[in-house]
Amino acid sequence: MKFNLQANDPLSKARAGTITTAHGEIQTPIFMPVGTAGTVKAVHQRELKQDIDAQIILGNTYHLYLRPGLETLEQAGGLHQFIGWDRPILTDSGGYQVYSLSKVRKIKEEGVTFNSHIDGSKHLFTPEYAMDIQRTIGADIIMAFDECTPYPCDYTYAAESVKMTHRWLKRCCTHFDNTEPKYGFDQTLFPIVQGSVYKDLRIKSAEFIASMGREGNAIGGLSVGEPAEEMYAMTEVVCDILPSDKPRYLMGVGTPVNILENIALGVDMFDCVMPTRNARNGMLFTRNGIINIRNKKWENDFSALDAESDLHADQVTSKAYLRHLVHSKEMLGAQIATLHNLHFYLWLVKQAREKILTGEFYEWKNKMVKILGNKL
Ligand SMILES: CO[C@@H]1O[C@H](CNc2nc3cc4c(=O)[nH]c(N)nc4cc3[nH]2)[C@@H](O)[C@H]1O
Repeated sequence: MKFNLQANDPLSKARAGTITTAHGEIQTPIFMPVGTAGTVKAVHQRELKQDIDAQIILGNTYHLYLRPGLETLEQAGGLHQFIGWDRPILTDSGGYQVYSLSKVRKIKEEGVTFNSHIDGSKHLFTPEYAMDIQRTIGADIIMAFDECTPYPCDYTYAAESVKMTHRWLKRCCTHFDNTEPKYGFDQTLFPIVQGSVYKDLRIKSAEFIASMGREGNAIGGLSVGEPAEEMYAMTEVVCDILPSDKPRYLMGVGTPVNILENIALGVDMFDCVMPTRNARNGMLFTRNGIINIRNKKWENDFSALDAESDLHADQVTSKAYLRHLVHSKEMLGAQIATLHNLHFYLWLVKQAREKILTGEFYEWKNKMVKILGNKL
């Protein structure tokens, strides 16, 4: 994997670059639609490529391991082949999902034992096994097996957890570097900075992660319920330590405003379930603010979702029609709302990239941040 920087914003730490992977290029800053179990819910691969120009999507080790399972994925020739997506894929390592999804789990030095949220079966994820699973899935970028510390958590717990995440990281790197890709194309391992909301722990973790010299670095343990100001403070501390010639990926972030503020702090890659999950509930992100399409005020508003958008669905779908679809829990409602939100998120990061290239990002960002949170 290669990363080359094209521009740094003069008034912030925002930067524009290009990541080159075995499955193509990624222009940063970038948003990565979440496709947990091999599908970005309610959106077809063709739409992802042609309608919203998604450059990279996410898959998830925990979900894909449980269903469809490693045997099917291996026989398919990996996740790209299985789902028919020939652009880059990034997979999260499972640590977070075990902590957020499975009821019963035990974290020990060896790894994490958990019961499947699907059928209750018992499993053990170790750092080594998380690498093997991601080799079998075949994502271009894979994540280290870490512990995403819950929020809030006390300093002692966070300090111990960071040390274990660092020990697990060494095991991930050793195992990953001693195994080969399964499908003939290179994969890249990103380590993950932890440290909860404690500045000294974040500094220690960022310095250790940077010392590993990997091709990209991630920031974890955020977007777990902490106030936005805490998120920004930790991101700033970590971005100032992580090497500037490697992509920085802030996991699980966030709202449109979170994304713009973190781009200004030096983050290049984002993923979040909000545009997809909240779409299914009728929450639409737009360039003028947020629409709750279920609100009665849209019942007889026959204006287009967004007449200025280059997304066909935005031009031909009225607010009243989408309200009817979402209100009646019609599948088409989820499809149009999801496509709209993902198109908006990708439009937003593409605008940010263009403004960084022309040196106008800082002013544009401050203007947008005032608008994007408005309730319409
Ligand atoms: C804002 O949306 C809510 O918040 C969640 C996203 N927030 C989030 N923080 C994360 C942290 C980590 C981490 O430290 N390590 C690894 N390996 N993966 C991670 C994945 C993460 N996702 C959504 O699920 C949603 O509930």
